[in-house]
Amino acid sequence: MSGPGPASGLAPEPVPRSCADAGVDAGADAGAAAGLDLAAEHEALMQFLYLAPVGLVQAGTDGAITLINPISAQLLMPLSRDGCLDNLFTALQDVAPEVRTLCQQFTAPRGKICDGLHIHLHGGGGRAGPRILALSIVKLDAARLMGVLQDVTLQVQRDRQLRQSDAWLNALLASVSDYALVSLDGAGRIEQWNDSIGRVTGYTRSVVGQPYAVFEPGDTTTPEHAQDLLREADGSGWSLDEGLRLRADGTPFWASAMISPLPERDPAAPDTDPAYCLVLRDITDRRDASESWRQAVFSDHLTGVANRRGFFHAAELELGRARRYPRPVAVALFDLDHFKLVNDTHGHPVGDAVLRAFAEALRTTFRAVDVVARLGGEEFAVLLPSTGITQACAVARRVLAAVEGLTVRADGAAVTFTVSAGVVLADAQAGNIDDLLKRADRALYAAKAGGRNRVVCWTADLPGVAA
Ligand SMILES: Nc1nc2c(ncn2[C@@H]2O[C@H](COP(=O)(O)OP(=O)(O)OP(=O)(O)O)[C@@H](O)[C@H]2O)c(=O)[nH]1
Repeated sequence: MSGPGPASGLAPEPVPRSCADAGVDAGADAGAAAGLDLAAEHEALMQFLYLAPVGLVQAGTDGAITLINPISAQLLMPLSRDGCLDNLFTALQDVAPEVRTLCQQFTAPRGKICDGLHIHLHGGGGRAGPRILALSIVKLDAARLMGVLQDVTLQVQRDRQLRQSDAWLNALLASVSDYALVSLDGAGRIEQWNDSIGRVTGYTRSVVGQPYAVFEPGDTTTPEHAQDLLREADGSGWSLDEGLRLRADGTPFWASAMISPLPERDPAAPDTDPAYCLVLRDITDRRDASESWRQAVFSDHLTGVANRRGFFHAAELELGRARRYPRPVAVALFDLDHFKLVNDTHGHPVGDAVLRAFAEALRTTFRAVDVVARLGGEEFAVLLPSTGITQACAVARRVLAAVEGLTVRADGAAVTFTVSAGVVLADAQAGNIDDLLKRADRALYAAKAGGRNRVVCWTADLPGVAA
């Protein structure tokens, strides 16, 4: 910190008289000690002013500079006409003449005269130098002003860019009609509400804080699957999921959901800071157009459940995920008992009606997230994501119980039937769908051999099991 004058001749300000005189009435020793304390304090203050990361300038009420630190000198010097920096008002007269007036009109004994007044330097600072300064002035007492100066060129530019981005985003949110743009926190919870969410999903602000799976019908997903899509987005930059979604009023729509990770995350708030952007798009129209193709490729023409191709496709996807993010995946294989007898007794059309009734029993017993498929003939398979063996066997038993209470009426016949099932859990030795189906087939064989109408879980010691 230096006193006024040409930049080369800046001198430290002497200790203020009031401070130097402070010990006059006390004893000589006490006076000397107080003087030393004050000198040390003054020195510390000078150090602070010298090192302060902002420009500090002290001036009289007429603008005469009494103290100035190096940053202030650096910021104000380019404004000086004659290379002297002895008066704040004179230095600023070309770029901010109002500063003199503001100070002169401030009649209170002390207080804030201006706060962050932006001073535009009309290119006076050169290409690399500051172009916008922020000036705050405080009146310390009847004789002194203290000014704080900062180069805010970059900050102002960034603020403007932020405002432009905000305006752009708001325009987008206000105009898109079939997209919902949703920001998610690190745990996948909806982080903010906006108009596009309201328009596409009908949800109000009450949706904030809920998992993004709130848009999905309850049994069409699992918490693990929802987390998978976040992890996939982290790993590859985005993840895409197509499926049924529900509006707040319960009406369904077909949606594509793209999740992208946001580049800047606050490591101190990994769960609550915005971490992902979810673009939820209503593609019901497009889905309707592609539905017949999808049906032809992936659905069984007789029962409407997935066909063998659809099952293998879904299974490879799910097993691939389970390898990357370990969690249980089970497969249940069902085969109607003595089905040949049904055909032989009642005819093929009645057999078809039994197959359709069984497919319906599977569909209503399993969750929507499970993949029910007819692999061929009277053999059906179900893939159960995020499901352990005990749970899978329990659901398979529920299917058998449902079938036992079922009578299929067709062509004047009333048919009852039973089913056998083999259930298996994916593990390191059977991590692909072919191996899993082989094991499930062994278990199913054991169920048939054991008397039919039963569920057998695969174990390594099943008869005829070659590991
Ligand atoms: N109605 C009808 N029958 C079919 C269809 N596909 C296969 N089948 C019949 O399913 C029967 C399968 O008989 P099998 O393999 O002997 O088995 P099963 O009689 O159920 O005896 P187990 O499995 O040992 O209990 C055959 O009669 C096939 O013709 C189909 O799409 N419709």
